Amino acid sequence: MSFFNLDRFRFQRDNAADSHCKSSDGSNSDKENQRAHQRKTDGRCASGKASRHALEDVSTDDKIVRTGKDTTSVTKHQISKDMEDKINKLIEMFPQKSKKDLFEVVESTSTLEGAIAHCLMVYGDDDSGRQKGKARYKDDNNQPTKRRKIVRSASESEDEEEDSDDEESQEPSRERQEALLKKLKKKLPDIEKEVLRDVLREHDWDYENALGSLLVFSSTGSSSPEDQRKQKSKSSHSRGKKDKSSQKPDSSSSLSRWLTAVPSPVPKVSSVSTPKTQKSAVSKIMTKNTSFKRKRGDELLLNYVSASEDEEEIDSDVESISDDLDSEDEDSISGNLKDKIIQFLQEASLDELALISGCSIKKAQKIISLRPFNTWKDVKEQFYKDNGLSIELVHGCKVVLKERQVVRDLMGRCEKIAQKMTKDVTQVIEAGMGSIKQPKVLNRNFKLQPYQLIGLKWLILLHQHKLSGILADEMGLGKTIQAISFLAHLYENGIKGPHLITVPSSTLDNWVRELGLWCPSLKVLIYYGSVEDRRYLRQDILSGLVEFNIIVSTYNLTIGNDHDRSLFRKLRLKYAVFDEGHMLKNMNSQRYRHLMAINAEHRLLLTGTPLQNNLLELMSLLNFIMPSMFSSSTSQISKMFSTRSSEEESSFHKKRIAQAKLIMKPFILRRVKSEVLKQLPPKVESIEMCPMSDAQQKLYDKLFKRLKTTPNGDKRELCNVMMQLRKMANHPLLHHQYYTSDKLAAMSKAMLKEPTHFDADPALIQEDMEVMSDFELHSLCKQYSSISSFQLEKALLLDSGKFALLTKILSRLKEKGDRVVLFSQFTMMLDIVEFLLKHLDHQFVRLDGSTPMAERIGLIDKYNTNPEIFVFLLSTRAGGQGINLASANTVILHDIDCNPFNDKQAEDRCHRMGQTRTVQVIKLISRGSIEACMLRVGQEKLKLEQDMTTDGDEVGAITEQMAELLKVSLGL
Ligand SMILES: Nc1ncnc2c1ncn2[C@@H]1O[C@H](COP(=O)(O)OP(=O)(O)OP(=O)(O)O)[C@@H](O)[C@H]1O
Repeated sequence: MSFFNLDRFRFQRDNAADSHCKSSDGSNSDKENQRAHQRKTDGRCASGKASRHALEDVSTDDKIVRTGKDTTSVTKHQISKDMEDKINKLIEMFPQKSKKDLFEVVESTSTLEGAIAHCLMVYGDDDSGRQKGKARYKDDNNQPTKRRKIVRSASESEDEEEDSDDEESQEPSRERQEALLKKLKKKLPDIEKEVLRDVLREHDWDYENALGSLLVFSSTGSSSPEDQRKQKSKSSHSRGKKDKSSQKPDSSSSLSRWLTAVPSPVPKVSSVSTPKTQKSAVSKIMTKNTSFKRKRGDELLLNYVSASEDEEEIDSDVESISDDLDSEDEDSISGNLKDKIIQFLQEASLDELALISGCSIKKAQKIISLRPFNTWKDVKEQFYKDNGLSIELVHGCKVVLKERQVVRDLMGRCEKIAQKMTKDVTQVIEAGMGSIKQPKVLNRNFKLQPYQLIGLKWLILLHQHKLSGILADEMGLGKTIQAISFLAHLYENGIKGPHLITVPSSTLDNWVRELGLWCPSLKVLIYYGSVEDRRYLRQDILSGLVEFNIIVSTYNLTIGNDHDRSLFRKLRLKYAVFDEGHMLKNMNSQRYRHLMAINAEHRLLLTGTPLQNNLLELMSLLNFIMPSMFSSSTSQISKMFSTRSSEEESSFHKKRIAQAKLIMKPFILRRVKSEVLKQLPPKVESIEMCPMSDAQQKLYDKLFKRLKTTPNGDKRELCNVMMQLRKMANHPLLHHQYYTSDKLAAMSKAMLKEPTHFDADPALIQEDMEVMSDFELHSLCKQYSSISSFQLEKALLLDSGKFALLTKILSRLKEKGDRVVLFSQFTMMLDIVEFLLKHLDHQFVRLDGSTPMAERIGLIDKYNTNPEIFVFLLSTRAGGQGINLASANTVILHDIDCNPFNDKQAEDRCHRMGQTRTVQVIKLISRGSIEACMLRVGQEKLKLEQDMTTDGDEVGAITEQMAELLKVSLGL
């Protein structure tokens, strides 16, 4: 039991809150279940039974037959062709499920996408870790059979939804955070609290996920021991190579080029020249094509091109491989496959050979040294010889060849789509820009920019081809407005909804306002509120009492609890739009799985930073929007795109980039400001290296010395070290040193004078105080009169190198009439900055994860409209994305993020449409500190466009590299 029931300190109510949550949740669930069940039984029983019966009649084979003849027989049994196609596709993807089950899924969802998403949610699959969902859900309408978590995650916690307002980080209330932290700290007492906080935050405050991640922290996250072993050997290899090669920038992967430029040739792909007339941004994305060798040149159906159709298209030699690939017996490998293997062993690069399971770089080098392999006999002799190679590796080649084939299949399908889209775009361009009209239903006072009209047209084309997409324009180019215009276009054309727009909570009000301003005809329903409010809302929605075209909700509440999730599975949505769609970059996250299950015909992702880290993340986004296209290939894609190249600028690496470009080309539209918003003033970045204050430097050195001698090497410990150094580099009061044990003993005794603590045990009070930082203790002293004399002196509060510089910078900026947005990673740091601003008499407002939703837009408006307010203080997590602060022209990053893309998002709150002045970005870095290392790593990341984040273990990956760096800088 802790003794300070204060907002910012220790907490007492976690157990009580949990038990309350459980009981109220349980009883509500039961009632809701009964009603849902009743509705389901009433509404669907008759037709469901008839259709099920029909299916049982017709499908006794493994698959429902596809031929025209059989289709007739199916039609006779009243299953539509559409339904049959969907079921067949599902059978391909989920062969372990009975047709009956799959039929029910198809029947309860409106689209193939929805059905696949549902299946992925309910059944998972065997290769991407999604089977985690398996045990959790019974079916679409029934309640989950899963156990209730002991500590409920923020996204599941109904009681805290009103408080948990930081969707982008899914942050629950401060109290809840502390309770989760405390619990995690108990499990992992050696890890620094701030590290645990970061890990929890990265896992959306999901205790179990965070714990899991921490426990496997030093592993790669691979599912099988084999994978882990392989990954280990790869990472150790790449570490070995890091200094020489892997950290060098790879120009071919620059983000904007990656998204817009022409793919370089890939194997078995031949280039087709681009029509010279196509010069617009859209054509840049979609025109230049490559095409597979074709056996027949006829245009195939654009949508849902089946694998069997593709197989006809792909070279027969490649085609024939797949049958043989399943054979484990070397003697049974067909001649054709043997030829392929020989060719692979003969021609593959080091990286490609390293893709073979069990093939280390050393072995790959050995294979290369044993070349040439001309005959199967050569292979057998060399692989049996005492060369450290085994015939297992030859079998491994089969798997690699099969994986390549899957990726080629996919590329082939994407290629066809891209060709079709290109044709349409060409027509639009030939007809001239004037042919693209802004929807009449849009507010006539507003005019879309030309590039926005192109974006609108692109969305319309996707829609016409029944495709989903990612609008990835750079931050501030008006993705919101383009999405609204598109929904307005649909409205005008009779598609009036229902649509769902899911957004981070900090942008909810902005969306509602923009919808009202730009298209007042669209009826908007805000799905937000307490558990009780949402229950009424659900009832109204489901019973048709409320009229709407669009529901706007937040990431937390769309999938907040079983009832919310059930609502969005039941609603047959036309479009589901996801703002800040990069939040879906991790296909193994719970959020991803839940949102996948939303029943929408089309999905549209909006993101300014679609490719923050690696190709795999992008594949995650693509899989989200087009599961029918990608979900059967995710494991192969993952493998193809997650391995790092050991040879910089290798042809293998370039090939992969080219392949990824080809795959994503039809589904992503990205324009950058420098291309389309030429009148926007520039953004100028400066890095201010701040010397630490004398006292701070001494403390930092002392800490550094102590940490250096701590016996470690363990990554987890190194992360602790990093966090401790970061805190000291920012402000000494983030640590605990001025409040000595003697002082705390005296304070604990004094606390007994407080009516709230008169019967407490001072030893326990002191125990609680021991884990607080100096600033927390100082704030405590301000709170309780009995210990107010223990408050720290002003000089100590102001004593940091960054504050000294900040004081000067702020006064200079104020004089010039500039306005400032200041970001920090640490909310406690913001508390101390607040103190500085008050001391300097600067007016400010503040927004962080604990700012109530209802107050956010008001704060933003207040700042944007009142020039007297000099500074806007924001936490990078809560205020870093989605909001418009173009009235400020200076961004100060008090402390930088581990992921530079988060900083980029933050900078662009000011650098966006509407900005009239040059935007100055100032990064404060404590000289000679760990922050300088972070900056270096961040710059590498931006250059490489590929950071250490891997799917499922972002924090682990980031910290891994940081830890490496730190190790070097500590001389360990
Ligand atoms: N055609 C237009 N006319 C007037 N204002 C516009 C237009 N397009 C966009 N804006 C304004 O520009 C600002 C940025 O637009 P918006 O928020 O849609 O950008 P975004 O691309 O979604 O940014 P982010 O990625 O940061 O969320 C908004 O204030 C918006 O109202």
